[in-house]
Amino acid sequence: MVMPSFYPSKGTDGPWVDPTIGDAAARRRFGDRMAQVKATLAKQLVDRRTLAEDGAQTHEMSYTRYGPGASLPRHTDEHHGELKKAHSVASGDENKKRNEGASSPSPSGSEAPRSGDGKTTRRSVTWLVYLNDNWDAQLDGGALRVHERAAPSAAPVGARGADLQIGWLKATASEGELPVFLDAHRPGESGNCCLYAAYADGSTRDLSRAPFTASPTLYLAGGDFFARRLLVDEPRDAARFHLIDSPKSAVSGLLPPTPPEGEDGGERIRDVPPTAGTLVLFDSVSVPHEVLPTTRRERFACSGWFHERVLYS
Ligand SMILES: O=C(O)CCC(=O)C(=O)O
Ligand SMILES: [Fe+2]
Repeated sequence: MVMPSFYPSKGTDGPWVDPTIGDAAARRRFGDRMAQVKATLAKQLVDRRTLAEDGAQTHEMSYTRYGPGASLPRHTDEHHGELKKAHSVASGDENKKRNEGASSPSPSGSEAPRSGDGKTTRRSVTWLVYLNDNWDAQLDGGALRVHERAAPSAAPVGARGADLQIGWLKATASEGELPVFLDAHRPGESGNCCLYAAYADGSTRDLSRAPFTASPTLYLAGGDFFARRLLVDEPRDAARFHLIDSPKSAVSGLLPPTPPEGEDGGERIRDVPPTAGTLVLFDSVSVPHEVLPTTRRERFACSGWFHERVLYS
């Protein structure tokens, strides 16, 4: 009973598709509902051209369980292919670091088809449906902490065709906060990468004077400090620039922890208790998030990712 859009995250037929486990009919109804959500988003979101496709590798779905004490560090669920090429951690593998107590495999560290590694789709929209009755946000911990931008974006976020977002230009007195995308197909003498900011009217402005080689500057831990110096040419832009999420490396742990308002002070935290019946949806590229430690109970969720075709492979 495999939905056309479903493929198992771990390459095995788990409870979602094994009719002998639990209430298979209920799972099928749930899967159909989530497929409807995907179809609705495909119509309503801006420039998500291939989200409507319902073929193989277009919808991941799994169960997750966190035991008491488990947590998941800050991460984003999808990254630019250029970031993944040379850096396994930047590919989402930081999710494998889910802390003590979780017994189920991390969906984000799964065998899911990933862009940048020869796969045909990428995560576009992350969804979560929580399953915990009578969850007490104060006593039970385990909130999903979403690191939103405090200011609304002046232009659509996450992806512009083949180019995925990697950062932000903070708002000024005259200009709203702008998403920054990486174009990895710019012909140039010394590289193929160019950063640009996108505006509400669809226009763009380059932040790099000439195309550069992505490696190793994009993978350097040190976050905004290095990114501002190495990636953005104009000092006025550099002062405004902020990476969505710092690259992780061997030295990340030695750097000061990110404050709640983010490295650039431009973030706002939203804590969502994992209460049964709650549906959470967010862009897989542009929204850093984490799971705060659970205290005393097991935490169960259905999680999934609606995929879009990789346009830049
Ligand atoms: O369970 C949650 O609330 C979020 C899990 C998550 O972020 C992930 O698995 O990538
Ligand atoms: Fe995640």
